[in-house]
Amino acid sequence: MNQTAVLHAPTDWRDFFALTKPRVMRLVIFTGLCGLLAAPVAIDPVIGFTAILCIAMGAGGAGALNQWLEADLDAKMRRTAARPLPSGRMNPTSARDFGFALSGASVFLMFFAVSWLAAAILLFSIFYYVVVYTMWLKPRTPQNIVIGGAAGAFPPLIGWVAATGEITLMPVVLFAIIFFWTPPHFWALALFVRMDYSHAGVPMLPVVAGEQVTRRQILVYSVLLLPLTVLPWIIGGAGAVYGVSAIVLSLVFLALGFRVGMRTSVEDDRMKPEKQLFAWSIVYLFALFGALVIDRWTMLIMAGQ
Ligand code: HEM
Ligand SMILES: CC(C)=CCC/C(C)=C/CC/C(C)=C/COP(=O)(O)OP(=O)(O)O
Repeated sequence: MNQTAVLHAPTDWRDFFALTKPRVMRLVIFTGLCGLLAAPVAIDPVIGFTAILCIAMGAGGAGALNQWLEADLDAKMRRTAARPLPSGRMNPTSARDFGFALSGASVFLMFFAVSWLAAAILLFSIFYYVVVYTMWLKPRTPQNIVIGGAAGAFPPLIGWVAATGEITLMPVVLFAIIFFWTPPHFWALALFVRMDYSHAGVPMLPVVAGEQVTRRQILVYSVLLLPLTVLPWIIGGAGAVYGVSAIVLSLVFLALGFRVGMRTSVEDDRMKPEKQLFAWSIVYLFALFGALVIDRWTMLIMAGQ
């Protein structure tokens, strides 16, 4: 089939689904759900479900707008070239309209069904990912994912606020955990796909500052994560089930981060430690936030509620 025929073919629903970055967003949604379930209140199940639906729609809509803005960039990288827009399977206008509709509907629904504060933070996180990270920071600075990473740290805060209606220290700590987790998560991956970023001209840290600086930065953030993840236990926002889990999980993170941080890569390097750290970063966040909820349920059972 030639390119014109592809562009005029009706878009498959699977391409719309792919625009929402479902594989990445499942963890975003999970952390939002855990923020909601870890809050010390009993939330109405319908409101809780609606809040998570709104986070999923908002994150998916933001992902679609990110891909609409970056179609040309995605075409230059092997990892992203097969996406619906760079491959020519979808019309950019459809992607743009889908992204705006999904994002708009998520904020609207959150505002009317859940709370104005949760809706405001959701709107801000969509804006932050699409405008501050994608349009402004990503093409300009190697600190793009440190500052821009804040966008992905909002979902547990949104979940918590949807449940309680207020921002306290605990959801701010949950925000900080994801904020400090993002650099080692992303830079581990950036080390083994750096040629992609280099070809596409994106100033990611390994491209601009080199591998060794990136490795040291990964180590710094891996060290910081350990005390930060124990903080919910220290401030009384979570109990020992969470605290012990956080220590064990973060020690494994630190060990893998240390191996990547102290390494000098060699010719024909297959980057196994970096791939392991990236894979662990995902398992880690699922497990850490899962432990927070299990901890709360354990406390409720022990209190006989
Ligand atoms: C600015 C911040 C972030 C950047 C730049 C980033 C970047 C990336 C990239 C480039 C990938 C490869 C995915 C692909 O090719 O589809 C990835 C994978 C992933 N990211 Fe992130 N990430 C960020 C924050 C987050 C956050 C906040 C979460 C969730 C809380 C997250 C969860 C995931 C997951 C689950 C995957 C694995 C997807 C799969 O299984 O294919 N990321 N990330
Ligand atoms: C509620 C809400 C709005 C949440 C947003 C969640 C969020 C910002 C997640 C960030 C994760 C993500 C898709 C990074 C990809 O970076 P990239 O765009 O540089 O990656 P790419 O090269 O794969 O496109």
